[in-house]
Amino acid sequence: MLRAERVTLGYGRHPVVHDVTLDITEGGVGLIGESGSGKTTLARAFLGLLTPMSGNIWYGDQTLKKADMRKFRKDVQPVFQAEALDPRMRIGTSVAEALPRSARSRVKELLEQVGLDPEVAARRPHQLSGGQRQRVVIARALAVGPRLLILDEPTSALDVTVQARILDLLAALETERLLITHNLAVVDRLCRTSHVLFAGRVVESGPTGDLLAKPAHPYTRALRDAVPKLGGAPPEAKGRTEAVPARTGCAFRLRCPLAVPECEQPPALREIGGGRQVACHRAEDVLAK
Ligand SMILES: Nc1ncnc2c1ncn2[C@@H]1O[C@H](COP(=O)(O)OP(=O)(O)OP(=O)(O)O)[C@@H](O)[C@H]1O
Repeated sequence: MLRAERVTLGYGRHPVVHDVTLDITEGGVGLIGESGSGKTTLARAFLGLLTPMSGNIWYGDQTLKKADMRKFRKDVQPVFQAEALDPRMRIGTSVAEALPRSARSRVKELLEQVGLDPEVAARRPHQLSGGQRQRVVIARALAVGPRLLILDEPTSALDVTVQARILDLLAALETERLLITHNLAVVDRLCRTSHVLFAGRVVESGPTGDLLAKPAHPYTRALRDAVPKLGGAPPEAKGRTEAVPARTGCAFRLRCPLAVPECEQPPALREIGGGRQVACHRAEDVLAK
């Protein structure tokens, strides 16, 4: 339904996302990457909130520039962080506001759909737990019956058990999703396909399970290996984790334990079979490890 085609995005004249091509396919799509890698910027472009410096966002067979934005806003809804709820507004009013005028009686039904007792409608956000507030935000996004939800770190502010219940709720929805996170367990649960961003470029894409089980890019591997395991030794930081992205060649090379002189040339994103793509000269060596 949505596709970024060779999209470069930035603020002012400064590009922060470079030449990204990415389809929102069925079964959930994850965008993974560290802080500042450009995930939110890309999500804003998919929501039509940021115009590409070059390239296009396609909505069906039309670019967003030419699309019927009323229809688009009904089809594609963001799920913001729970902090975005108006603190003065009662929950019921907040959800009703997101519904079309003719459907305002559906507040109770929507609250139930996201697993909330309709009685919370009378409360204000501070009288709810973090998990309940996140459910309200999801109810608001579902109000117009969207086909796609764009979720930016929907569970990062929640503790693990509450997080798991919100993930269950999202997994049970029929709505498609683009999910932005630095949490690999979240994409593993909710996204059939994932894209790893580093310094504003896609460095690896593919089926989430395969990509996490056998990363082909050293950055994906570093992300995966940085997840602490219960009862295991604390993860070791490999390479120079503090180094800023290189401005020439492969952006990851200053942090990469496998970097060779060839990495001074920028690697192209290439197919490696199994629906996977990677931008790394050493991908075969990474896979062989
Ligand atoms: N409004 C803005 N004006 C100027 N630069 C911005 C703006 N918003 C983001 N940036 C810059 O764009 C780059 C990408 O930011 P973005 O928020 O997309 O990253 P992110 O991967 O979503 O990070 P995080 O996980 O911390 O939210 C960063 O270098 C950031 O400083």
